Amino acid sequence: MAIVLGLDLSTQSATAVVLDTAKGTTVARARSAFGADFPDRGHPEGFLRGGQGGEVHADPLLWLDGLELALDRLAELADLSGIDAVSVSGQQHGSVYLAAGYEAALVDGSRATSLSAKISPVLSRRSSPIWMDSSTAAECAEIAAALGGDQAVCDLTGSVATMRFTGPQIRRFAKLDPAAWAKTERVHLVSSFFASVLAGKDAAIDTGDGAGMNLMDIRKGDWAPAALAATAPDLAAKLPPIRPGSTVVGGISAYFVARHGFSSKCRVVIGSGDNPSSLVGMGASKPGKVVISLGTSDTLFAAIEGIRTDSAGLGHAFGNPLGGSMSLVCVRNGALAREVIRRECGHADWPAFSAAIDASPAAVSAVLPMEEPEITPRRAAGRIVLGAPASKATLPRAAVEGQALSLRYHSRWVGTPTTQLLLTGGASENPSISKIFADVFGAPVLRLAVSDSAALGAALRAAEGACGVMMADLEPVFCAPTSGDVQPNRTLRAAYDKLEAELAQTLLRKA
Ligand SMILES: Nc1ncnc2c1ncn2[C@@H]1O[C@H](COP(=O)(O)OP(=O)(O)O)[C@@H](O)[C@H]1O
Ligand SMILES: O=C(CO)[C@@H](O)[C@H](O)COP(=O)(O)O
Repeated sequence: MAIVLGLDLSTQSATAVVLDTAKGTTVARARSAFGADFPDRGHPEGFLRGGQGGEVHADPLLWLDGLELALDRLAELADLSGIDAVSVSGQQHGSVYLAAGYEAALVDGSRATSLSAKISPVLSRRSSPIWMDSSTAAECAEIAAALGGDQAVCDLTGSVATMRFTGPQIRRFAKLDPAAWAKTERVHLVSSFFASVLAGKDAAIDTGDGAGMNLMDIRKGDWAPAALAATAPDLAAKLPPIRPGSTVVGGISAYFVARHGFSSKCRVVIGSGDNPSSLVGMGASKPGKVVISLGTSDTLFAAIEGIRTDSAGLGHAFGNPLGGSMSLVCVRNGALAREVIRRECGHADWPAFSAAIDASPAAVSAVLPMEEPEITPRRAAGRIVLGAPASKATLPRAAVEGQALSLRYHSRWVGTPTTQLLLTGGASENPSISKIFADVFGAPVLRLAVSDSAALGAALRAAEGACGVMMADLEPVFCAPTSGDVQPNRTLRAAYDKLEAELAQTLLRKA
């Protein structure tokens, strides 16, 4: 039994959760927000707005500063010297580019310089493309052509060539700035970068996050040489290895011992993506449970038997950090679109937004609030209105119903019957929003007693990977649902079926 730390570096924040697996308790939780805690850095939502041609980048140095702040806050709440093991969850697809000298920067244990000051001189690319980036249509087409078409890429990597995935992003960088690409010695994902920073040496990429690159053979769980060759010159030498999610990198770096008070005996387990980590944190790593995460992105995911891919080319097969695979559907216009609607309708806070939802009739109108170019469905920005037009009064409900309907429609390929939904992410705290998801999916909605499922999943992986604690013993304790689920109103089923049919027709017409 052990004390373990899970860290989640997601789009908007860094979260740290400490668990005591012997007592079955959450010891402490701390968070830093890349926007609110660093107002002078110009990333109010954790990324840079205004990129040209669909570019959306973030600042890896801000992520490092965010990690330090979260750990500082954690150290005020808990004795970090008692932590036996740590692992990381990271927003998926984002990549960090490191030049010669990066290994010395990682191993540098001096507390006199911050992590960001150590890493800044060895960045071969100042900013990191993240999952919202849609600048790589040309590169996706080139990779697909080189590999024999969309279906061939999907069969090989679990997804068609996808604009936010790391392979197309790497190809664009190598084309636009070949000199900087030549200087790049290592490309890390957010999760493997932070595991490397924690361990003070290169960490492998796990099969969960590796699958989000269009570079991994989804069946072998290793790099696909043909995909690497189709992407960029010398790529194989610039990537860390791929390993199972339970792999131990080594001991924690001397920096964290000196600066944050960790024990030098603390072990680091390789990282994974935030959705695969959430799968673990929600206790859904065996097939049968469907999870919806309402974070910056809205995602639906489930562990699956074998490999299943989406013939429409929108959904993905990823590795499951505990072995096997998972399916995933990702909607870009999640939390930030709900915030746009909230502002537009003049609601100062979430309780006011929720009151508007509760005062509006259900299943009358649905709006897909595509404020930014959308990933699923793949469309330019512009709202899709279904059923009766929504007024300012009814728009909050219509927008959330539209988001839920879109996830329902676009996840039909997954084939896992939705007899129960597990809800996580920032908006899952909102009972009015949970109720809409229960009604639209016609299934009871459960939340877990411990929130922050991605950080929780990282902590559980650390316990299993480095401390030999069995996941079967951890899940009943840490992944237990809160008492009381949200029951659906099943009389609404026909009305939602009609709205979903209209959505299918609308998308066909616009295709
Ligand atoms: N009560 C609430 N109702 C609806 N949305 C909420 C509520 N509380 C927080 N949020 C949303 O949660 C979002 C952050 O969710 P989170 O899962 O932490 O994001 P990420 O992991 O992508 O950084 C915020 O942008 C905010 O819109
Ligand atoms: O692109 C995807 C999944 O494929 C996103 O889900 C990112 O992983 C970002 O996650 P959040 O910050 O919204 O949790």
